[in-house]
Amino acid sequence: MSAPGQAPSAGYAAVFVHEDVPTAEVDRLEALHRPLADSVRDLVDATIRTTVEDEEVRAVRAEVDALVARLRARQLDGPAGVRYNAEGRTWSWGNAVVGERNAVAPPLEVVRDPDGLVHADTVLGAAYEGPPGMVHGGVGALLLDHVMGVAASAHQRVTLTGTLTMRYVRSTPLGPVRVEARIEREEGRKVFVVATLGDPDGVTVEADGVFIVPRWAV
Ligand SMILES: CCCCCCCC(=O)SCCNC(=O)CCNC(=O)[C@H](O)C(C)(C)COP(=O)(O)OP(=O)(O)OC[C@H]1O[C@@H](n2cnc3c(N)ncnc32)[C@H](O)[C@@H]1OP(=O)(O)O
Repeated sequence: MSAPGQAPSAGYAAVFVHEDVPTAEVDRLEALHRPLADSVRDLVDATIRTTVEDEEVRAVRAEVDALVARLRARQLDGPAGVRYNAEGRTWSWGNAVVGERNAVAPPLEVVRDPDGLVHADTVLGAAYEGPPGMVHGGVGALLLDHVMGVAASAHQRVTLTGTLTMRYVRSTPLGPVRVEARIEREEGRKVFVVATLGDPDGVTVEADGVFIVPRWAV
C-alpha cells in the first residue's frame, strides 16, 4: 500500500475506494479502533485458554453478545475494503494480516528497508496453533504471502499472488517469529519473490512466489 504522501498507482481506482477523509482523521480513527482490536485479540486468547467454571463461561458469553449488539448498531454493509484519500494515504482496516481493526490479524507491522528487504516481527500465540505448540502451516503461509506481496508491490504498484511455494524446513514454535522477503527478479509483469519465516533459532519455512501485476493495473 502507498506510504503517506505518495499517490496510489492508477489501477487502484478500479477496485479501491476513494474516500474524501483527511489523513489526520484517518489517523485519529485508527488510533481509536486499534486498542479495541487489541482487546478483542486478548479476548480470543482468553477464550481459548480459560479454565473458569461453566457458569462463568455462560455469563461472559452473554456479556460478549451484548457488546457485539452495541457495535452492530451502526456498521458497514460488507468488508472494510481498501480505501485511499487525495493525499495518497491508504488504509485496509480489515486486512487479515495487518488490518488495524482486525483482531484476527496477528497483527503484523511490515517494514521496508532502503535495500529492498521487507520484514516483519510478531509474536504468535495460542490462536495460531496447528500442531501442538506450533504455528499452523497455513498461518505461516498467510504471513509469508502478505510480506512477499508487500515486497513485490515496491514502487506503489499493485501485485497479486500468482503462485506461492513453501518448504516447511522444521516446525515453527508459537512465540516470536520473523518474516523476511525480497524481490529476486522481474520478467515483464511477473515479480519473483523469495522469503523466509523463522523463529529466534533461524529459518523454519522457505518460500518463493510469483506475484503478477494484473493486466487491469497496467
Ligand atoms: C501491499 C499489499 C500486499 C498484500 C499481499 C496479499 C497478496 C494476496 O493475497 S493477493 C490475493 C490472492 N491472489 C489472487 O487472488 C490472484 C487471482 N488471480 C488473478 O487475479 C489473475 O489470475 C492474475 C492477476 C494473477 C493474472 O491475471 P492477468 O493479469 O490476466 O495475467 P496474464 O496476462 O494471464 O499473465 C501474465 C503473465 O503472468 C503469468 N501468470 C498468470 N497467472 C499466473 C499464476 N497464477 N502463477 C504464475 N504465473 C502466472 C502468465 O503466464 C503470464 O506470463 P508471461 O508474460 O510470461 O506469458
